Amino acid sequence: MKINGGFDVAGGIENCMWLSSSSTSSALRRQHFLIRTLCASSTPQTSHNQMERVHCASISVPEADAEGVIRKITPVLDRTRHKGQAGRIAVIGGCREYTGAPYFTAISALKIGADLSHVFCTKDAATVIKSYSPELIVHPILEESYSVREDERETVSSYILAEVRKWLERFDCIVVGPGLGRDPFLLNCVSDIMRHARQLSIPIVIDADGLYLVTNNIDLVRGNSLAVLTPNVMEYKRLLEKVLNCDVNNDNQSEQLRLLSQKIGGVTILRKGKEDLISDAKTVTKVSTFGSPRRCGGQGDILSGSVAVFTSWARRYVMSGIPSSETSLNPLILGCVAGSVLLRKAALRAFLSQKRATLTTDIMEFLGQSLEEICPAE
Ligand SMILES: NC(=O)C1=CN([C@@H]2O[C@H](COP(=O)(O)OP(=O)(O)OC[C@H]3O[C@@H](n4cnc5c(N)ncnc54)[C@H](OP(=O)(O)O)[C@@H]3O)[C@@H](O)[C@H]2O)[C@@H](O)CC1
Ligand SMILES: Nc1ncnc2c1ncn2[C@@H]1O[C@H](COP(=O)(O)OP(=O)(O)OP(=O)(O)O)[C@@H](O)[C@H]1O
Ligand SMILES: [Mg+2]
Repeated sequence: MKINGGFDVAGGIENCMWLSSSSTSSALRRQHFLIRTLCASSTPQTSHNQMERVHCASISVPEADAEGVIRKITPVLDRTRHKGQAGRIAVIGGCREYTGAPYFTAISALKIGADLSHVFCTKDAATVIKSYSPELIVHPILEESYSVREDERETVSSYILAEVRKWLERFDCIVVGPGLGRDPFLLNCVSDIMRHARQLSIPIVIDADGLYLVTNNIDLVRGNSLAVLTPNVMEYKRLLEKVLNCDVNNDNQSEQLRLLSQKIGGVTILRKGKEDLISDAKTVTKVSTFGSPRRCGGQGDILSGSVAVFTSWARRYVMSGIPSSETSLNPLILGCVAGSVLLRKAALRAFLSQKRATLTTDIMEFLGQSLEEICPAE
């Protein structure tokens, strides 16, 4: 049974551990019944009915119990664990223009609790990224067209793939796109890396220029149940145009998101915005915890690193003999929900401290404290 065509009640709300406790109450089910009735009786002709439909579109998406998810999936700091067990993340991104974005993604992964964070970037970007932080393992191996002669391209591209392959299977999740740029030769090499990661069943978060790549070649992710797309407003618009051949429908955002995911074979999509909407074609959920009114660049980069770490933790949680009622949970949705709320909480803390001067680096500094507040280390 679907509410407003957007959320499967039988398979979603009643089995769904990530919903807030109030969402599971019979009162809420009654409310949803009323909403369905309202939606069924509304017609698009009158402005009054249009208002009802807008109301339906936003109220029918259940808010995730995102903090509850974080508490469930975050591993305890067990003294017997060895380096790497809390997560090895890799970022494929960083070129001449953009060095901040891959840094934000990779360092956020460490600040949340991953043990190792790698960056695969172009040679020009590598020294700069290394100089931001000694914590990151930086591989200067990607090449842009300007640095490779036409007759060398095939050899260079095989070399790049071989170098990345040496590492790939060690990663719990890779993030493709932050600061990657849009050079055609570089994007071809990254397509090969993505295909290889898929063969190895490595979860992959696709953001920024990775979304540009995927939007122009949907088959790179179609049907990949281990892929998460994290589009911002413009990236989402481009995806919709390409895949569903339509514009954003503000009257029924959740159903449109669900359809988009379905058309790409159930790939998980986190649509960023005032509210983050998350869907894997079966369910739609949202995170709308208040974050920061500052819209400084780089917050999406923190989010992709954060989703990568939480997704790898959620996969372990889901695979580790949890109660059978929870085994149907999609760990990628859990990862998105957790990443979204943590970024928002950190952004709020940073804003309260820095106000108009808030920068992405300030938000990053509050990731640890915000996680501690939800899920204390000891
Ligand atoms: N410090 C660094 O190194 C950082 C580097 N970054 C890297 O930059 C690369 C390109 O990524 P991107 O996000 O700038 O590209 P894209 O999707 O084309 O958007 C560009 C245009 O979209 C629009 N627009 C955006 N939001 C909108 C909204 N809410 N509502 C309406 N419009 C909106 C807006 O258009 P405008 O307002 O200018 O007309 C904007 O100019 C990528 O590699 C990324 O990782 C970033 O991560 C930041 C930190
Ligand atoms: N209008 C908004 N109000 C509140 N939070 C927002 C708003 N827009 C985006 N966010 C939050 O900020 C985070 C980053 O989203 P944003 O749309 O800025 O990504 P982005 O454009 O990819 O960022 P980046 O500059 O890193 O590329 C998301 O988690 C989202 O929840
Ligand atoms: Mg972005």
